[in-house]
Amino acid sequence: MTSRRLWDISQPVRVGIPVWPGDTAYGEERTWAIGPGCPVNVSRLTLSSHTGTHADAPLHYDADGVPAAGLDLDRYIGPALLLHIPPGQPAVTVAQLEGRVPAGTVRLLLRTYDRFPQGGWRSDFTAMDAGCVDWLAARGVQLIGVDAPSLDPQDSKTLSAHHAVRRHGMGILEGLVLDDVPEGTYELVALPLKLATADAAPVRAVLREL
Ligand SMILES: Nc1ccccc1C(=O)C[C@H](N)C(=O)O
Ligand SMILES: [Zn+2]
Ligand SMILES: [Zn+2]
Repeated sequence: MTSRRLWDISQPVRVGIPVWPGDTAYGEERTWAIGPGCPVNVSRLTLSSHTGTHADAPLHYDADGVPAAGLDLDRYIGPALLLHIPPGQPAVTVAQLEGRVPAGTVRLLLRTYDRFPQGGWRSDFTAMDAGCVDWLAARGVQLIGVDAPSLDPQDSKTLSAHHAVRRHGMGILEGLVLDDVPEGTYELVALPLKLATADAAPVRAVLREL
């Protein structure tokens, strides 16, 4: 039985992982260490809810929104279409998607980096126009996944793309690493941690050939 190829599209969460300016740096502290009288290593992890590859919950952009534990898991498992967007654009536009998103596409992943900036924070990431979110919702898309750290520009005060997602009740994955994955349709698995009251949650995201 031939095994279907699996792509790990998650950032390695490590000390020094680039985070949103001003956000919590990732930290790891050994609270128990293997040694005489201690059979285990245990760590204390310090991280932002938006560290690395993660799922936003509506609570992130809506004070009355559901937290991570309330996310509909169906959104994060199932067929997903991956499209490549030419790098260096300020925002993804409908023109770049027209004719490329078959009606009934439920999960859409967009690669906007040529190479994911693992080495340091980049504020010039490709965001998404709110009109693009509306257009995708009209085609039946229920989950938008991006390699960028946000759907809105870093200096956005309106979060227009996030609020378009809210209006349409869509899901969001951010911080995906899509560098080596060809365009196409895959099985996505990217389940958010069941954080009871948090506004986002880390995911281990993978794509598997169908
Ligand atoms: N840490 C932050 C602090 C303030 C404002 C945004 C962030 C973000 O991380 C962006 C987030 N990933 C987003 O969902 O757009
Ligand atoms: Zn986020
Ligand atoms: Zn977001």
